Amino acid sequence: MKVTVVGAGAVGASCAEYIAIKNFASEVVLLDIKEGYAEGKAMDLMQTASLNGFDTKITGVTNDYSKTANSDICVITSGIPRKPGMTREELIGINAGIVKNVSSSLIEHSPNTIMIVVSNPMDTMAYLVHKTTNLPKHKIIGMGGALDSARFKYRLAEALGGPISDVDGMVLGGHSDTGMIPLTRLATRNGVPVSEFLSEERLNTVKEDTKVGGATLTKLLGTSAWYAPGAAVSGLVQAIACDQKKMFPCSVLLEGEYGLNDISFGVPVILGKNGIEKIVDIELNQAEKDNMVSSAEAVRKVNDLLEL
Ligand SMILES: NC(=O)C1=CN([C@@H]2O[C@H](COP(=O)(O)OP(=O)(O)OC[C@H]3O[C@@H](n4cnc5c(N)ncnc54)[C@H](O)[C@@H]3O)[C@@H](O)[C@H]2O)C=CC1
Ligand SMILES: O=C([O-])CC(=O)C(=O)O
Repeated sequence: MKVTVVGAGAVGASCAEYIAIKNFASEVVLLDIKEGYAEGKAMDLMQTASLNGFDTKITGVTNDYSKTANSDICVITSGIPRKPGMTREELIGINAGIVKNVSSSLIEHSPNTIMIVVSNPMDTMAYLVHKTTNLPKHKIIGMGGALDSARFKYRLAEALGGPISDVDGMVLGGHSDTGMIPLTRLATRNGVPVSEFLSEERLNTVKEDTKVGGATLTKLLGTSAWYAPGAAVSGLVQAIACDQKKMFPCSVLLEGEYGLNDISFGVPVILGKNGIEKIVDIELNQAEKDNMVSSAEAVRKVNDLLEL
């Protein structure tokens, strides 16, 4: 199993580290445009191998796509992150060009790859890859909902005063400060609806804290987060590499599911060796459906800015 991660910055390196620590991939190639940077990150990470007990071979390359040839999975994290006060959508001007070039270079050397898009604004970047490459739709996966759901569970556990392992829940919709839809109605603590434990008001606070999860960290860190994003990507990579058939919310091309068409948007999917093996069309209530529609409208407005 060969995995390429483009962008050896904060998220790319964290993702490579978690993939290696989980020890399921034979090879991870880190690629960056900055001279020597990916080589340095790869060497530093390889020097953790004996300490962390992994056998994954991590190599770094400066913009040499021939070294990424025949990757089973490619992850795109290249591009700029936001600064405090910015939205993810403001990154489109620079990141669209980067994602377009990187995805076509990757496919040139790995025509059968499964691609995971991380760069922001992520739903629009995933849509761009659909529109500008010939990869089939089940092989283009935007990572956002897995991270947002992890943040949702963190906030739920905080409100419940219990361990995160007690909690389950999902966030659908666009990966943006206003577009995320944390499904509080379906969230549970060991199978019991969280509404049995938390007031509507407290659940609303959980919801709002979840939606601004990325912005909150960006304000604290001066740039956006990387540990949970890297871990979330590694979870998707592992589900595909190990054919786990696990369910994650991911941004995928919709063709009628949830009443939406021609948009890459966050919905639950089953991930396995073929990439997206199934889009899970769950029954939502009217308020949730309305939120899906307005979140999708906001993503479409950003998609309209793409020069396709
Ligand atoms: N979808 C999600 O849930 C998340 C998305 N992100 C996004 O991921 C992206 C990366 O974030 P960070 O790693 O924090 O940024 P970073 O600045 O630490 O790393 C980005 C790396 O991309 C490299 N790069 C730029 N242009 C390139 C090109 N053409 N080819 C190869 N490498 C190139 C840069 O040299 C840099 O090392 C941002 O757009 C950020 O908004 C971050 C966290 C979560
Ligand atoms: O907040 C950001 O800009 C980065 C990101 O997508 C996240 O951490 O959710």
